[in-house]
Amino acid sequence: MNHPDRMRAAKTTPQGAAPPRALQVEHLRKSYGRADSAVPVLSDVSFTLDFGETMALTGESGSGKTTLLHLVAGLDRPDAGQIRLVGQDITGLGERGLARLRRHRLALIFQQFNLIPSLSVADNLSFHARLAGRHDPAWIAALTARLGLSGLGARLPDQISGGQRQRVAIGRAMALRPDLLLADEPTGNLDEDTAQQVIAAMTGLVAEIGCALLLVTHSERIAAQMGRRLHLSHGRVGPR
Ligand SMILES: Nc1ncnc2c1ncn2[C@@H]1O[C@H](COP(=O)(O)OP(=O)(O)OP(=O)(O)O)[C@@H](O)[C@H]1O
Repeated sequence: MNHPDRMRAAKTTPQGAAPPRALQVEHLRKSYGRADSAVPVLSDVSFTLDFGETMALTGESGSGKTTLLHLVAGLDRPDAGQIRLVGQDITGLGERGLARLRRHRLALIFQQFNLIPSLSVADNLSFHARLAGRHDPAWIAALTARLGLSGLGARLPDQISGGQRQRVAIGRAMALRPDLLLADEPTGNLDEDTAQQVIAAMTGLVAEIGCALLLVTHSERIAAQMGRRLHLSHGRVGPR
């Protein structure tokens, strides 16, 4: 949903009914392994995220941050609980429904950038939008300029810096104007200054598009720049 669509959706919501949240997670549970030897990772996790909000997901190594992100992205399935994306419960969707959702509503950014090595910067930027049938050349051009990637379009990913690679990944994600952006340690491979530039680019675009951002980080400095924080501890949302 783009910004004007969201405004329309809010206006057409029946009087008195609250417009849907970007993300609503209720009583989520997830264990790994077989029933007799299952290791619980998430015991009872609930939270909401509104459009335009940014949230840091923190917690010790192994506390379940990536697990939670993958559940929200529909890349894995919970044992119990609900995940509503713009009001739609995704936990009951089949593979095709989940793939459609990932293509149209969600965007993911990873620590390892995950660009396609054989494609140019320009083709990487437009790749997901083309797949989704939502290629908008004017928006891609604006993103390219905003992300400081002008003049790099013909290069391959291994011909640009790590910070530039992550900015390509941000552009590729934002080309879709997602409702929810999920980022797993997006600056984990970058030095502090470059990390700051990447975070500034990401949060600027999140504010412009009006989507929600859930960002896994080990960095206190970056967590402090998000509007809210969700700290995972012993399978639950807990105090730091
Ligand atoms: N596919 C899997 N099979 C079995 N156990 C798993 C699987 N994936 C994750 N785990 C376990 O679940 C727990 C949570 O892992 P997860 O990757 O979500 O943690 P994390 O908070 O993201 O950690 P880190 O900060 O180190 O990246 C860990 O104990 C991990 O070993």
